[in-house]
Amino acid sequence: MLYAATTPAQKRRLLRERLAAGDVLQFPGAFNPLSARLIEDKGFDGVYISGAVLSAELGLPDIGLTTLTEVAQRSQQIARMTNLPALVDVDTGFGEPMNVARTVQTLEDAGVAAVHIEDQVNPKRCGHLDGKQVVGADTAVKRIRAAVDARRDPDLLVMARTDIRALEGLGAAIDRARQLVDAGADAIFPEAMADLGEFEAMCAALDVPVLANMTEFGKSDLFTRQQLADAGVRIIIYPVTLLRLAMGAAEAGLDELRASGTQQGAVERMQTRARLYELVDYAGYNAFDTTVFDFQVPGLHRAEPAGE
Ligand SMILES: C[C@](O)(C(=O)O)[C@H](CC(=O)O)C(=O)O
Ligand SMILES: [Mg+2]
Repeated sequence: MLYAATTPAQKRRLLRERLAAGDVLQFPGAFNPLSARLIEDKGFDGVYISGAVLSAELGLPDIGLTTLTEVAQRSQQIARMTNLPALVDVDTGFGEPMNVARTVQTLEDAGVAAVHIEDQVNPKRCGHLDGKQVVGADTAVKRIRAAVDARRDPDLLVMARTDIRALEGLGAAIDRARQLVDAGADAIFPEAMADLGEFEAMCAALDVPVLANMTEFGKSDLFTRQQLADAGVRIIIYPVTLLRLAMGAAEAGLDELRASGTQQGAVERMQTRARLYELVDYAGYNAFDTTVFDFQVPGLHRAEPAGE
């Protein structure tokens, strides 16, 4: 009932333990708290909270317009609904190193397990677009040091993202990643890697977990979990995948409704009422109050409270 039973501290610990064990973790992007429930139900390892998705949901481009307050609120709403660890995209950390420190503490309070902070200049842009710019190593390092020093839970995972590959090549990306690890980063997100060989080289050069961003319509091919695992990658994100799937389905459904005057033909592709109620755990609320769920829904079973 209500929120997930697992505490933020337990989720952070779990993430650390799984990474230490060398597991390869898949984090689809949750576009809302309900989709986080679905990700958990399907057996994934964590949820990703994407800046691109948060902006898009608000009808905005991903150019650093969202605020810390908005990101923290959405992160809390998503993180508390799942037992899985959440990794959140905090872009450039919302300002100077002091702001990065506040960002980390705020996200810690929101209950996330990990944050990633990137080395782009403001205004930032999607890492798979051309025309990006990055800050110098000094500033990038200061951001990570500020983040690491600010966390109060040592298990909060601070991941550094570098966007330098697209500007200066793989060698520069490896150098930058090493500097960020020296500054205290627990993991590295090398953005816009060109191929599997680049992931392999990056993973071989570092002794911290490396993330692969499998965003569609971007600069990296969509490699399988096994291909990335063989290259040494430990966390794979699918940041916008669920939003793109949902919006694709929504658009097709709207076209059909507009053309035929009814949504009847689309009903079989919809999530049923029973499945929705299962995900929001209607039955679980009956343990608290048996009048919450005293109706019949085809395909949904009403759990009788204990003792009846
Ligand atoms: C990972 C990312 O930072 C995000 O906000 O989800 C984006 C994803 C995208 O725009 O496809 C990115 O910069 O890669
Ligand atoms: Mg982003």
